[in-house]
Amino acid sequence: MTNQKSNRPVVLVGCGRLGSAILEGWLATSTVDPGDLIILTPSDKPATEAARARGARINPPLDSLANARALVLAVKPAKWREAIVPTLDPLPQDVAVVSVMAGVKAADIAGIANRPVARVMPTTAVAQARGVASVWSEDPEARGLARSLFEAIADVVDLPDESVMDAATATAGSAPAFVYAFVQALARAGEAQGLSRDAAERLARGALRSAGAGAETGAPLDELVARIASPGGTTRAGLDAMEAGGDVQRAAEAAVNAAVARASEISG
Ligand SMILES: NC(=O)C1=CN([C@@H]2O[C@H](COP(=O)(O)OP(=O)(O)OC[C@H]3O[C@@H](n4cnc5c(N)ncnc54)[C@H](OP(=O)(O)O)[C@@H]3O)[C@@H](O)[C@H]2O)C=CC1
Ligand SMILES: O=C(O)[C@@H]1CCC=N1
Repeated sequence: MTNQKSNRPVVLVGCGRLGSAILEGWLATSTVDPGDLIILTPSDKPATEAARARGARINPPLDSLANARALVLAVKPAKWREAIVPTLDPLPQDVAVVSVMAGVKAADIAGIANRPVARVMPTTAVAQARGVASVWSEDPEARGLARSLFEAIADVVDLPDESVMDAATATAGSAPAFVYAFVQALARAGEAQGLSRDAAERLARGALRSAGAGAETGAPLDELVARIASPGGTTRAGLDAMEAGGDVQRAAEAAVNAAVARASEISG
């Protein structure tokens, strides 16, 4: 649902790494009309300046929130209470609170906000309208609104239950960093085989880009692997070595399990 001229503002609270990425994605895709955007941020950022230039309101008087349809909470989990409390008096009762925070439970937010809450877990590639975003809410309207804010900038994955949001956070929200770490390890291994550092990093980065292009075709992951791994060839030899002893699977499980465990600590 793009180019919404609803005249009911969308409020973005927090414009750091993820908030700026969401804002850039919205502006690029006209998901929210800039005139309908209100951004609450302690400090100006390049993305807030770009939004201001297109008509968004940055830190206006809080009574401007009186007709808001959504409040997107993009602050650190430790900051959300102090960020949301000043907005509650002016916000209308039917506003949906859309949290993109890792770990923080919808019931905790609803307990303070006393409004419908949706949870969304995006990746920062929403800035390029190429993210992925898990969405959950027990309120169908809030879920629909959350979907409408992310579907132009991300592949939206509806979750059946909030209990799997931490797993989604680990498998997508955090996972680009896990993939970068693996690509960095590949570059180091190439360097150890005689490439210069610069060449190894360019080649590994190019491999990541190539893998991303394949993933974007939507072909199944097994098929993408098979397209590259000629029988008896170099790739098959590398895959066999990676799979021997289950080290890659163990590393992925260690990363996902630790991220899930951290999310439940944040929620506590
Ligand atoms: N980064 C990522 O890839 C992802 C992050 N998330 C989630 O997004 C949330 C934000 O993370 P991230 O963007 O990385 O963190 P950042 O620290 O980059 O951004 C948080 C922003 O919140 C702002 N802020 C602090 N207090 C307030 C307040 N009272 N009102 C308004 N804004 C405030 C800060 O402003 P200032 O800069 O002026 O201090 C800062 O820019 C987290 O909850 C995280 O779990 C989810 C998925 C992916
Ligand atoms: O590291 C974090 O806590 C956040 C949540 C997912 C990605 N970044």
